[in-house]
Amino acid sequence: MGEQDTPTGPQTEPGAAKRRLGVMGGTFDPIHHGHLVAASEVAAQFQLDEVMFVPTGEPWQKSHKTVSPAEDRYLMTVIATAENPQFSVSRIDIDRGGKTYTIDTLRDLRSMHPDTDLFFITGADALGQILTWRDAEELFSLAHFIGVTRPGHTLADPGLPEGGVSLVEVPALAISSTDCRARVAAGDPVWYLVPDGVVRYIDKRELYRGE
Ligand SMILES: Nc1ncnc2c1ncn2[C@@H]1O[C@H](COP(=O)(O)OP(=O)(O)OP(=O)(O)O)[C@@H](O)[C@H]1O
Ligand SMILES: O=C(O)c1ccc[n+]([C@@H]2O[C@H](COP(=O)([O-])O)[C@@H](O)[C@H]2O)c1
Repeated sequence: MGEQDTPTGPQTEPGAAKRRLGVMGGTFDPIHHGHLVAASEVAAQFQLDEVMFVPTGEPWQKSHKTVSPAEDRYLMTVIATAENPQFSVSRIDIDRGGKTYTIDTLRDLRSMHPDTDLFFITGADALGQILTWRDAEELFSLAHFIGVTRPGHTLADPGLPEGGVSLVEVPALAISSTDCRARVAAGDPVWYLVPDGVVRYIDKRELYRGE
């Protein structure tokens, strides 16, 4: 368990407002400003105390793609979020091993943070896939889901439980990790699409060059 996975505050006094923890899962290969703006906007709109970024271990629905080593994706996520006191990064999905299922992420976080309300943040594309996730029907009993707008995708919640999902408009950034990887491979800049430290990390580790 990483240092940042320790419980984030004292137990809630009876009658006191519960802590509100946002959870943003992703492959983050690499993390980009679309992720960061979405998390920041949801934190403000939902009065979250913290947003925890949770890089996937093995993203099973991306098994047909080449995914960078988990440690590289984790470190880029740490670099990108380090300056924001409201943001943290968890290793739980990486350290659990095996394929990553959000049902496990949320069960683990609920037991680590019992007096906390969980808000799972997803882009419109991921929200549209949620019924294909493992134990999809149980997910909504563990966290409130927040679907955010993303250019090129329609934000909707058909088939999802009433009251289980909020749909939120966030500033539109037409950035994807796929496009960032393709730009690096082509020798094009990714400055200002990803945080500066992530540009330097990609360069230092020579990520995406051969793709
Ligand atoms: N530009 C964006 N605006 C809003 N949400 C986003 C944006 N990019 C990613 N997300 C959301 O962030 C979460 C993690 O995304 P992920 O790490 O897969 O990035 P990605 O850009 O979609 O990657 P890839 O292009 O490799 O599929 C998902 O819920 C996704 O919908
Ligand atoms: O639980 C599942 O079966 C499941 C299937 C696909 C994706 N997810 C989660 O959705 C989040 C975004 O995933 P991705 O692959 O779009 O980066 C991340 O937290 C994944 O673990 C979860």
